[in-house]
Amino acid sequence: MTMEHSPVRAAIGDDRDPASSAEGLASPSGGIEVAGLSKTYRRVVGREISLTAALADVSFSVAPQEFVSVIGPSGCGKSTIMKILAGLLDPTSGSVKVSGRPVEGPGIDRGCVFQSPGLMPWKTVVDNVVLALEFAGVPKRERRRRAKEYVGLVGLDGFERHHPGELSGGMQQRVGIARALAIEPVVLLMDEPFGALDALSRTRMQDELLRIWEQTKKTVLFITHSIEEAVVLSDRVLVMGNGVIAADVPIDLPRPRSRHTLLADPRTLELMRDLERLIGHSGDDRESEA
Ligand SMILES: Nc1ncnc2c1ncn2[C@@H]1O[C@H](COP(=O)(O)OP(=O)(O)OP(=O)(O)O)[C@@H](O)[C@H]1O
Repeated sequence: MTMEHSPVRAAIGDDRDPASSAEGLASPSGGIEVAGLSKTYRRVVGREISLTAALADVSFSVAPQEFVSVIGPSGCGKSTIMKILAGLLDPTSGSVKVSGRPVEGPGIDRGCVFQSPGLMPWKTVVDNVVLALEFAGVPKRERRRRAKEYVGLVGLDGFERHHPGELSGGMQQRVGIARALAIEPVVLLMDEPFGALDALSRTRMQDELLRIWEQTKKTVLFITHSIEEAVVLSDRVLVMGNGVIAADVPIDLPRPRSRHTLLADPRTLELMRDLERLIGHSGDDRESEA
């Protein structure tokens, strides 16, 4: 890994960081601010209009380099927040800012990782990442080198020329993470990235993400249905229910972390029990997978 393109350097705001513009400097690079956010979906069904209030006056902030998870029952509005932050969906009211700038559409200051990595099956691992760099406007001469660097960071050295169909689900998700990191965003938005993985791959990926986060120190907003996953990974957990934030729980566990050590710590179990209780009281009786 070259110093010139080290992810660590990118995370602290180097000259390629789009949030380092004069306007961006007004607020710390990578901070997220969500204020009074509401979203009502409107669907026309025949002659009827159906309205679903997915978010109702949601406010929270995420500090630069903080890892915050959002947990809550199915349908409580988690993905809606993520889509608005990614610039893929307009809110009904309220504001979202990243690095002090209003989100007005997708941008290379935010890297997104979803449950399905959506890789191009006919392209190799490296070429999938190169494609994202091309869309992000990275100069051609730099794309391949940077793609290889991030494929290495997620532990896929030696698999650069494989096609997605030749990889396990966990390895494909690593490519998705490499692709999001390679554009060197200040913020990572992760919507149930490990939701489709088997239990063993999921726990491995949690350890990998802990390692990658320690190395890159991105601001991360992470959606999960798993209480254990939220506690192991996060600095703070937001508990959602019925379109509102019902609780904001600091995770006071030491870093650097490993799952193995954390799960032997009584404080981890205490936090998991607290979250379970809070989710139970979060005002939504729809079934939770947590
Ligand atoms: N495009 C849409 N049109 C109409 N209603 C929608 C749309 N997208 C989501 N909704 C509704 O908005 C509410 C919140 O959905 P959202 O996907 O944000 O929840 P979620 O907490 O992410 O759920 P899950 O955990 O199951 O992914 C749900 O009632 C859902 O049915």
